[in-house]
Amino acid sequence: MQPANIVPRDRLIVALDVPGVAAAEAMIARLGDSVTFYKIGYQLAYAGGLPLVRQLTAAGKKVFIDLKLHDIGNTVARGVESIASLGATFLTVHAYPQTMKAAIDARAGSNLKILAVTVLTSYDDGDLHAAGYRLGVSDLVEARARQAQTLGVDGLVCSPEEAANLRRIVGHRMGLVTPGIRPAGSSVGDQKRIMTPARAIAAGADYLVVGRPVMEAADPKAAADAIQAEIAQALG
Ligand SMILES: O=c1ccn([C@@H]2O[C@H](COP(=O)(O)O)[C@@H](O)[C@H]2O)c(=O)[nH]1
Repeated sequence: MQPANIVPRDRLIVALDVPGVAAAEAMIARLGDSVTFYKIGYQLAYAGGLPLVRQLTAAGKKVFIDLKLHDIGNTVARGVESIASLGATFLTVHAYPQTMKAAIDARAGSNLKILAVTVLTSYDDGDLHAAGYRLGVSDLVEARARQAQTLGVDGLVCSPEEAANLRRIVGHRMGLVTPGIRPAGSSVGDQKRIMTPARAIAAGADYLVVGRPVMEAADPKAAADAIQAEIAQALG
């Protein structure tokens, strides 16, 4: 991964969190040239949305498949082999060593980049403790980032709150992909570790993942354009 060479407009990844293919196609048409990079997650993938990967890449867009895989190594590897043939740029797995190793080995020979989800951006320290973890968010994110780097993972999914510290730890070869992006004045929803687009870029995030602030906007194209402008200004 070479984050330094990212085309500025590709830094915005819009999460196509919609109930089906027709809604996704309508949104893609509405967003037009404002968005070059889309994320397909649980909602759309489980509603028959994976064939959109080929459609989008044929139209010159990039795709991030956000399935956050986590299973026994063999099952992760076979899943990654199937996904690698679709032509997406990114695929997520949870940042567990067996899972990351299986995914990295299985994508060998393809252009698919593996991103490890450190700690979900809807979690805070209390949520981790309730789930049985001894470490708080920042320590667990850091430990998982170090493991991911050792295993040769291409990039990390983290909150922009962790971006500056992770950049110091992993350097510039690993991409930092940050959900938890909220333009000023937008609803936080269930996210707990958030930043504005400008602050996320200043903190060192490479890619900003935005769902509801675009998908639920009265004018999604205007919302995406405003985020693109904020990113461009933050990049100077
Ligand atoms: O830690 C994570 C990992 C993935 N996501 C995904 O990003 C989008 C964010 O959507 P918003 O509507 O902007 O909150 C969503 O698809 C999540 O599944 C995340 O939020 N946090």
